[in-house]
Amino acid sequence: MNQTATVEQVRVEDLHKSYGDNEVLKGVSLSASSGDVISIIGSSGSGKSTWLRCINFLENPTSGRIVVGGKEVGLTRNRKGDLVVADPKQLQLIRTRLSMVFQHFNLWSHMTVLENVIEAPIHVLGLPKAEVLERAERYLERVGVWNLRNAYPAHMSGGQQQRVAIARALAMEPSVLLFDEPTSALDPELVGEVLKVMRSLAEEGRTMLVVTHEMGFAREVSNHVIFVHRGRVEEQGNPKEVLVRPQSERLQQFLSGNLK
Ligand SMILES: Nc1ncnc2c1ncn2[C@@H]1O[C@H](COP(=O)(O)OP(=O)(O)OP(=O)(O)O)[C@@H](O)[C@H]1O
Repeated sequence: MNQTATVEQVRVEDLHKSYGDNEVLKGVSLSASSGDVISIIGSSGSGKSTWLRCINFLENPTSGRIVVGGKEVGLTRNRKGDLVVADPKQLQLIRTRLSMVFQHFNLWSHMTVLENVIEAPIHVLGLPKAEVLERAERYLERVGVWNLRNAYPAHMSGGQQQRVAIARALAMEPSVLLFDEPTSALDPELVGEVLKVMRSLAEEGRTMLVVTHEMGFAREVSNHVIFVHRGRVEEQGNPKEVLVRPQSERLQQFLSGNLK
């Protein structure tokens, strides 16, 4: 992966996740160091989003280990038998370090853009409002929606809303940005503006895990691609190799649009 990156930000080992009898993840692993941009690709229903959501415990894994910022997450079992973070303070730290951008933006509709961005740094991180406002304006400018800071989400395009959601994630100053199919809910003409922001974040060395159907992004921007099939990592590696000369038949089928 990234030659200059030696600090591991997050590691997942042998992660399993079942919903009842449906085993959605069957032992998946990854490691991301500073500056890595990892794209997770695969057919619909292969377990990509579940994997991402297990990494910051929006979903509770059934088994496996997760190491965040060099510290193994202490886990305990809940009544359903899934693993949950034992210490609420560690869960909060994980959510701070791993900030997620969702497919459907998930902005608070009753808040302005600026209010959306400052909410978590003030109430979760407990930072002073003046500092957070300065931070929020900087990141809104960074993603090109500073002029919309007093607007409400309903009055904005999907591309603008997603860029606000990216600014909101950046305002937590996380060590890793998690993107869960960030362009899938957008009209085709709006996809480019969000990909452009993501590309520039990658270029400035941010660590990113990206579940995506955008093969151009996976090929050109990421330094590692993971192909998931039915809850297993089928093939992974350098995007130029994995996407241009796929070894497995399933990945070849997926890339040619023929994988069922
Ligand atoms: N909360 C849930 N309860 C039960 N089953 C779930 C839940 N979330 C996901 N699943 C199932 O897990 C499987 C994997 O879903 P997941 O959303 O992770 O796939 P995906 O690869 O991200 O697909 P897509 O590209 O369509 O988003 C699917 O069969 C889905 O129905």
